[in-house]
Amino acid sequence: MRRLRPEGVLVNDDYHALLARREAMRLRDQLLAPASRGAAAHSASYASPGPRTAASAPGAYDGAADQELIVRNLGLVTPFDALIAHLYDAMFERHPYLRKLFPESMEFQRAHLGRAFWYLIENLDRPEQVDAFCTRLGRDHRKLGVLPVHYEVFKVALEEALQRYAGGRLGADVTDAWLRMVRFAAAGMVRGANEALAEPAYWTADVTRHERRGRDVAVLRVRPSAPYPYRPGQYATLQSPLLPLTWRPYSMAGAPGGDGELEFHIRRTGPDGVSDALVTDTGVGDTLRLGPAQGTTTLDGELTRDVLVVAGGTGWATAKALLEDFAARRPPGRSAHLFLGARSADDLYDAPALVRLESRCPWLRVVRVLDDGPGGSGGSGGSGHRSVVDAPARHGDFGGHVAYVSGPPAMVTATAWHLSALGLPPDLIRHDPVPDTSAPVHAR
Ligand SMILES: NC(=O)C1=CN([C@@H]2O[C@H](COP(=O)(O)OP(=O)(O)OC[C@H]3O[C@@H](n4cnc5c(N)ncnc54)[C@H](O)[C@@H]3O)[C@@H](O)[C@H]2O)C=CC1
Repeated sequence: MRRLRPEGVLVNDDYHALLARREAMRLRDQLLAPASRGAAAHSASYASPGPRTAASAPGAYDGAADQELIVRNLGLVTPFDALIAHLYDAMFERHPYLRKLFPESMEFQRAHLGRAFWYLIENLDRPEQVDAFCTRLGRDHRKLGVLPVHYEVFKVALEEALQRYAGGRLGADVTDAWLRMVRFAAAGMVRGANEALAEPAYWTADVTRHERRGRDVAVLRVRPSAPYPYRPGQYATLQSPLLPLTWRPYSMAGAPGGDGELEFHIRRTGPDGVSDALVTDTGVGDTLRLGPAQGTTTLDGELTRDVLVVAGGTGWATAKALLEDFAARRPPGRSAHLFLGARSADDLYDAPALVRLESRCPWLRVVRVLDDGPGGSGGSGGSGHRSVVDAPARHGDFGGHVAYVSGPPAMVTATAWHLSALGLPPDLIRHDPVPDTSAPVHAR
């Protein structure tokens, strides 16, 4: 690696971070001591690792009531950009050392938090679902060095931001609903973190292969320092030492193999991001960090149907994992269809692997859809309608299939729409959450 920056100094050498850690342990001990539960009842739900407290149990939380209050007053706090800017300002004013736990640019973090707020608000009437989401998030946040005390800090900062931003216009009942929502989410996150204590907060992984495939794409293989459990179709966040504190998600391209190595497909979408560092400035022997596997877009429980996979660009990574898994566990008689979209034939960057899969899987039908092919969406005179998103409609009847979609967010959304129009029910159209902004999920 060439542009290496020191990274240990960011947290380990920070005296205040050390103090915060000790403070967190003190707070945690205090919260876990039975005598203090009453006194700290309102924070207890952040830290309690064992059985759920009444405050944190999904069944005990009237999320629908809070949802109604929050939604009715959303106009006062949306768009969230200003609220979130105030929130981080308030947090860093009170606790300057926390700034060092975040990357230099807060842009991605702010967008991420905005999406999290939207998710919570939209799903608050289904506390079980929110709780499951938050426990997964809490497990993942261990890699960032997030401690239980930080959730309390976050809640205080949110309260201050709501006050600064919406001030007198926001009733106390609405502010309380926001705080209850965040407290409920934090309780799930702390539980998720505690339940994951037996696994590493993150894995280190040595790059064993780095192949440039065309101008912007690289295929990487990495060997994690400890066994890395995942299910095909899941993704992991990666961190390059060139950009400490910045993590970006990529799918594991392939089912877990005997050698324990993982494959990632990375497209560089612009300068200076994680993808740029991984494509341009990373080589064999470099060490990356890997967050725990995430995502629920897997084949589990879906082996009773034929499978339809629609993938675009490096979304092929997810498709490859799902199809390898299907090949390994396919019940007799079941088949799969893959529609793979690319800008041009040169952008089919993993063509030999696809040909190998095709030749050993007679039950797999593959349709390649090129933007610059005949009638393609990018071809001369292309009107945008002959692309991978509506290719299934042109190739048969996929009723009764379970569909998996991966690729650029706009492609995923459009494909899901076309599949619905073909009559596939929503629960049989599977994909990772698509951000409601123009920022890609697997961003720079
Ligand atoms: N690297 C990874 O492991 C994974 C990446 N992804 C996502 O896949 C995307 C891949 O991007 P690229 O390889 O650059 O894809 P790309 O820009 O090369 O496009 C690939 C295909 O998607 C179609 N497409 C692109 N934009 C579209 C739109 N607005 N509407 C309809 N169809 C559209 C194109 O026609 C093409 O067939 C990224 O956004 C990434 O977030 C998804 C899963 C895994």
